[in-house]
Amino acid sequence: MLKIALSGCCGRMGHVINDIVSGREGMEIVAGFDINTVQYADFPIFADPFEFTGECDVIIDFSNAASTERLLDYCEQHGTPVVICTTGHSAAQLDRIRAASAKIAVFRSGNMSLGINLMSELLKQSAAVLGDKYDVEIIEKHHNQKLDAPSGTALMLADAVASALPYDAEYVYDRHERREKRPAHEIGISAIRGGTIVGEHSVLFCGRDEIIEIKHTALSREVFAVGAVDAAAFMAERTQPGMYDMGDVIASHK
Ligand SMILES: NC(=O)C1=CN([C@@H]2O[C@H](COP(=O)(O)OP(=O)(O)OC[C@H]3O[C@@H](n4cnc5c(N)ncnc54)[C@H](OP(=O)(O)O)[C@@H]3O)[C@@H](O)[C@H]2O)C=CC1
Ligand SMILES: O=C(O)C1=N[C@H](C(=O)O)C[C@H](O)C1
Repeated sequence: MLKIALSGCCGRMGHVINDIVSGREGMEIVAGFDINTVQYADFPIFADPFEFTGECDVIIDFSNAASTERLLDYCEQHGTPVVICTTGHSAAQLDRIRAASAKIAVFRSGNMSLGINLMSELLKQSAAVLGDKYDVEIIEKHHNQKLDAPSGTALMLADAVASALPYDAEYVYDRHERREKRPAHEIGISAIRGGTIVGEHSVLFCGRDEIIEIKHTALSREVFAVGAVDAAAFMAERTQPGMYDMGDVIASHK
């Protein structure tokens, strides 16, 4: 039986992960971590990971960037692989995640859906062909409860484009105080927040008299939850420290 601990268990994604794990054989949630210790399921919920004295094979994290450091302290101390799905990390927090990967197996992805991970590959190919002639703009839309902007996915897609461009791209999040033509080396990233939008990401390659748009729409949170649970099953078997992402999980299914 795969024993999973769930960080952020009382949030939107926490509830969906609980539903997905409950419907699968061979795995169970043995503990939850959350600043809200509202007991809604049959596993115990702790405000701090270190209060949990039981055993788990892997931790799934959909919480808040502020909780990452403490969670990594726990994972390092117990040698527990971790699947970090939380977004909105600062540069220092990203450094902490990278440092942890020298000691334990760490998975991190701004988006757990199969579709976005395929889209990243399509973007690399597109940017390699179009990148030096077309302006790249990213538009992301999410619900009005989301804390971070731009989304982790938008940054991940920008990184995919940037990796295939023949120049060092500058990410631009806000143009409202600028009075100048758009420089060619930018990737514009715009965030829209409203209602209950689950998640929408469009990448536009804007050229002379034509636009190529590659777009992904998440219609439910299940697409993220299924990817996260698959990643947890994969990570529970990683015995070596290192950084892993959805590409590793997808490759393991081939
Ligand atoms: N990689 C991916 O595919 C996806 C990533 N995400 C990311 O996952 C994260 C969670 O999303 P979502 O479930 O919608 O958010 P929610 O706010 O609904 O859930 C987060 C939960 O964590 C709790 N929390 C907040 N701060 C802390 C803390 N310091 N320590 C422990 N728990 C804390 C929240 O409590 P409270 O409500 O009191 O703040 C809440 O219960 C976000 O960063 C989001 O961007 C979301 C979907 C997909
Ligand atoms: O907060 C969310 O809801 C989501 N967050 C992730 C992100 O920041 O990209 C993934 C998904 O788009 C939903």
